[in-house]
Amino acid sequence: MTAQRQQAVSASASAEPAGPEAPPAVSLRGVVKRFGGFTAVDGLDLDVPAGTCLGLLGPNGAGKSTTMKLLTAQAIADEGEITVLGFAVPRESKRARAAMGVVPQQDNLDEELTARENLEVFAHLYRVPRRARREAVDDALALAHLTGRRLTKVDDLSGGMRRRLLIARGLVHRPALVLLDEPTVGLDPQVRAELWGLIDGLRSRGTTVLMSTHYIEEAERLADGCALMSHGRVVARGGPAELVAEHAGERVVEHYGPPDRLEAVERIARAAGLPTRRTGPSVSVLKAETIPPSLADELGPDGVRRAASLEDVFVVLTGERVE
Ligand SMILES: Nc1ncnc2c1ncn2[C@@H]1O[C@H](COP(=O)(O)OP(=O)(O)OP(=O)(O)O)[C@@H](O)[C@H]1O
Repeated sequence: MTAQRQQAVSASASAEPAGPEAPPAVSLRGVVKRFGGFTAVDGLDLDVPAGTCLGLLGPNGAGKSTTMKLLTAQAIADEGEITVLGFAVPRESKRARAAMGVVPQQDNLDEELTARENLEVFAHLYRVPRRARREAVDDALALAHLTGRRLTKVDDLSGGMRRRLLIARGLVHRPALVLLDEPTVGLDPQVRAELWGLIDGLRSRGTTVLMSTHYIEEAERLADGCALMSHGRVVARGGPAELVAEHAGERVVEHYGPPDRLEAVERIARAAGLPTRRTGPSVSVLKAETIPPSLADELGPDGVRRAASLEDVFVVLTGERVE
């Protein structure tokens, strides 16, 4: 293991947050992935600093899952360079995979086995030494709040418990890096909140987390940093609050009315250099705190004020919507 690799692995595995000088846990440079004539990942540059949670945020089809698959070498890039925990992928993907945990979007637990047995199988596959296996499995069960259900067959677990077990399975070998592909997709709000608690707990253990999601709220709550992805590229990168401040400002004013009124609002705002977005029957004017009084008069008094959000940023930068 090179010194850089050693640093990447141990920085993410340690309880202390990694310093800015630590090498990134994941690095992609100019990565391209094509399926036939279609380019799913289009020159992607992305770093995930060790010890942080990065949210890869984008609508369906943005290329998030393909990016995850490139990191595990389930898909092979046509161009570019990928490093995971200091290992070059796909060349050293076997070693990279052994050091990371992968939590897939689809539940592929063994339903005939108990929660505990599912984890034991993976502890074995991940080559956790025999003498350390029991403790590793117990730890993963505790982290996922499943100790009391360890002897329950997967078939008899609730949907939320199965999801927690799936995450626990990806953690059983105490990886320095965990890839979570849409961890809460399709789950009800209560189960989602439970999982958020679990994912948040990973960060306090110093684990690096790369999480794809199309839920804005998920990224806002969990991620230290967000990469907004659209059509296979990262279009903006930063902390959720930073991105909102930079691209949408503090406040937004929503104007409702007939189409010609909305067009007039857009025209006036854009002439003044203010970003706008359409939402069904309204036009939102972003960075509203910078609107001078004369322009506010021109826009009219009918606007509804609200705080700017990451969703505003996404729509303004990509023209697409996420939930
Ligand atoms: N094996 C494949 N063959 C052909 N096209 C593919 C393949 N895998 C993905 N794609 C296409 O690549 C694009 C990006 O897909 P990807 O699954 O990475 O998006 P995503 O951002 O993860 O969205 P979702 O949340 O829907 O999974 C989509 O248009 C998809 O149809």
